Amino acid sequence: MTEAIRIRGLRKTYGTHRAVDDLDLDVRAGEVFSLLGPNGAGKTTTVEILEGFRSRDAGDVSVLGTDPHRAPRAWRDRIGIVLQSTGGLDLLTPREVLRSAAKSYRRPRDVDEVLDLTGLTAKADDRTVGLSGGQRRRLDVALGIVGRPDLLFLDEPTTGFDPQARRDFWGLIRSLAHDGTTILLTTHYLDEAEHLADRVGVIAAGRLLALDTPAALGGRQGAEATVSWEEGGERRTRRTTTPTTEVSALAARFAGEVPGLTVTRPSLEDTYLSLIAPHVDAADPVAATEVPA
Ligand SMILES: Nc1ncnc2c1ncn2[C@@H]1O[C@H](COP(=O)(O)OP(=O)(O)OP(=O)(O)O)[C@@H](O)[C@H]1O
Repeated sequence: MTEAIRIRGLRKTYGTHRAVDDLDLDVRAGEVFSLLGPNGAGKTTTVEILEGFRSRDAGDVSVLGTDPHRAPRAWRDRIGIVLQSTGGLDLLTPREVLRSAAKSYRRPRDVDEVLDLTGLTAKADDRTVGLSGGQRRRLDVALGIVGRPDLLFLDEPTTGFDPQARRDFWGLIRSLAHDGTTILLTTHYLDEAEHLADRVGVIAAGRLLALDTPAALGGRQGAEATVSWEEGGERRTRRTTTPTTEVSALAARFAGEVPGLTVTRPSLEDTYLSLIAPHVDAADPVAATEVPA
């Protein structure tokens, strides 16, 4: 099987509002796939349908070869889920929480290994009520991976993480992916998608707008670059589709180093924002992207 997830013609309507509108999407086995989209785009609805938690109105969905709506217990064993937040475990320690969760899987990871992977070893025997927001989030992630899933759903996993914790988490995701885990990541952090994802899909109003590698999304590779340098006491810039030619000409003109030379292409965030712009409610521009916590 080359696809871990296969979606064809998926539709979900709440009342008169079509949250997912004829969506086709494949996630390949072993890849890290990031689903991007503004608030209300239909990401959570789609992911919850894939997880078997929400019904659909139409369409075919296969997750690890099974329709999640009719999936047996053994299928759930192969799925790991990190929801936006979990709670209610305040009086237990992370070690107790993980030991108890591990019991419900057939081939769980060793709890000490999970504590180590998620950077929780030092807090393993403290009550979770005393954990910081970022440490609680790590426990959510630990719960998602303790069952050694073949497919891991991560919903905004690094919200509340400090920069070092995010880097550590990215390392963890890469090592899980390296070991063959397929990962479906929803995030509002474009740098996170750029660092982690093999491919990204952008959805808005329940429809797929673009699907590609982060480097190539929305024609980024062929997009105009901005070449900028210092000359005559001021900053000069030129936009061009042939930056190498431009830089060669500058290097020849300056006979060597070009002062303050930079070459920039549109960032993933620039590309994403221009893709979703037509779909964002003009009255609510903030909905286009979440402000990092
Ligand atoms: N249970 C529900 N009942 C009614 N409408 C819903 C329900 N769940 C979601 N919606 C609506 O469906 C649309 C898609 O919501 P969804 O939560 O899937 O978006 P999202 O892309 O995950 O957004 P966010 O980035 O804000 O988490 C939104 O307009 C939302 O208001």
